[in-house]
Order: sequence, then C-alpha cells, then structure tokens
Amino acid sequence: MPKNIKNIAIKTLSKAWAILLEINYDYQFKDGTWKRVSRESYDRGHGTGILLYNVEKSTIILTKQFRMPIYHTNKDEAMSIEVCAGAIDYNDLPESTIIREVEEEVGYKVKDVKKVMETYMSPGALTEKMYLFVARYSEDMKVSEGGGLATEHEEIEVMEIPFSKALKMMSSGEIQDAKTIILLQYAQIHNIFK
Ligand SMILES: Nc1nc2c(ncn2[C@@H]2O[C@H](COP(=O)(O)OP(=O)(O)O[C@H]3O[C@H](CO)[C@@H](O)[C@H](O)[C@@H]3O)[C@@H](O)[C@H]2O)c(=O)[nH]1
Ligand SMILES: [Mg+2]
Repeated sequence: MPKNIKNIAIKTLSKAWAILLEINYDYQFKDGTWKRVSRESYDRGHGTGILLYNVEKSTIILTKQFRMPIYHTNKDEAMSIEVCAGAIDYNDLPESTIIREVEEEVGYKVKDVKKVMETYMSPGALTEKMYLFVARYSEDMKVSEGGGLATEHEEIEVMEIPFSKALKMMSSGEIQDAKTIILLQYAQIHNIFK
C-alpha cells in the first residue's frame, strides 16, 4: 500500500444510478514535495464477462447491443459487439453473476466457468474490476433465445460466429470492446480450440 498519500477528502458529485466522487488528497512526489491532487472516480461496482466457445464447431457467442456512452461520442460505433457481460450485484459473486448473465443475455445454461483474468478496465476513472471467464457451450445447454431483460430496457442480439471471423472483426475494428479483445486474444494465446 502506498504511504505517500494523506489528508484524503471525498466529495460526492453525483449519487444516482452509480456514484461519482471527487477525491482530493496530498501526494508526495519522488523529489519529496507534497502536492494537493484532485481526481474524479466513478463507482458502478465490479463486472464480469465471458467468452463462450464450442470446440467442435469452432464457434463463439457474442452479443450486439446499443451503448449510449459510445453513441454520445461516436454515433457510427454505437452498436457494440461484446462478449456476454454483466455487473455484479451487491453481495453476489463473479461466478454466479456470469452464469446468470449467460442465461439472460444469450440463453444458455452453463455450469463450468473458468476464471482467466481480473482486470481494471479504466483505472484512471473507474473503480470497476472485471472478472473474465471462458466456458464451453453446446446446443443441449440452450434454454431460451436470450436477448436480455426487457424490464431493464435491454435488447441484445445473440451472435454465434466462427472464432476465425471474430479475429478478423477484431483486426478490422468492428470489435473494439476491451473485455472482448482481451478474451479473444486469451483464446488465441492459449489455443483453446485445440
Ligand atoms: N437507470 C440506469 N440503469 C443503468 C445504467 N447503467 C446501466 N444500467 C442498468 O444496468 C444494466 C446493466 O446490464 P449488465 O448486463 O449487468 O451490464 P453491462 O451493461 O453488460 O456491462 C458489463 O460490461 C461493462 C464493461 O463493458 C461493465 O462495465 C459492466 O460492469 C458489465 O460487466 C442495464 O441493463 C441497465 O438496466 C444507468 O446509468 N442508469
Ligand atoms: Mg450485459
């Protein structure tokens, strides 16, 4: 734990769906001087994501959905292609969260999920840590069409595509979501289709 931080003062800028804080603190730089620093920190909890893959078919399952923060800054890229993912509810665990999200969003009941990484997605601004998983899927695990929760205003298109196509979509920039890129590269590095 760093010892060169003191006099922390926290101000809540916004407390709505998530919490935006302004955190002011004294930070001692390497030359010994102390300076007052201010940083904003957005807390929307932690999250999970999963790459679902089928070795026999060489396919994976991705989702496509409208993302307002992208639309707000880059309208053409607002339909985001991502691995299935979901925020962890208070007191829930990453494993149970991702198993529930897989059923809600893409319609499969998976059991054995393997955690492959824990990663801070945007540590300069977000408190969120993402727990990333992989799991095999097959037709006998299919229980619904998925699509997300209408009550939560979700509308998720389920995409089952060859792994090779997903890699091309990553190279071409059609896939730009970080958790998705990390998991696709994990699959490539660890040769999970072999
Ligand atoms: N009212 C309100 N509701 C929100 C807001 N943001 C999200 N929600 C609700 O919370 C749900 C979040 O859906 P999840 O499936 O749990 O999460 P996600 O949006 O897929 O995000 C996942 O990936 C993100 C990283 O790309 C992660 O940040 C996130 O934790 C999660 O893993 C949405 O359907 C929506 O109902 C908001 O600003 N306001
Ligand atoms: Mg989701």
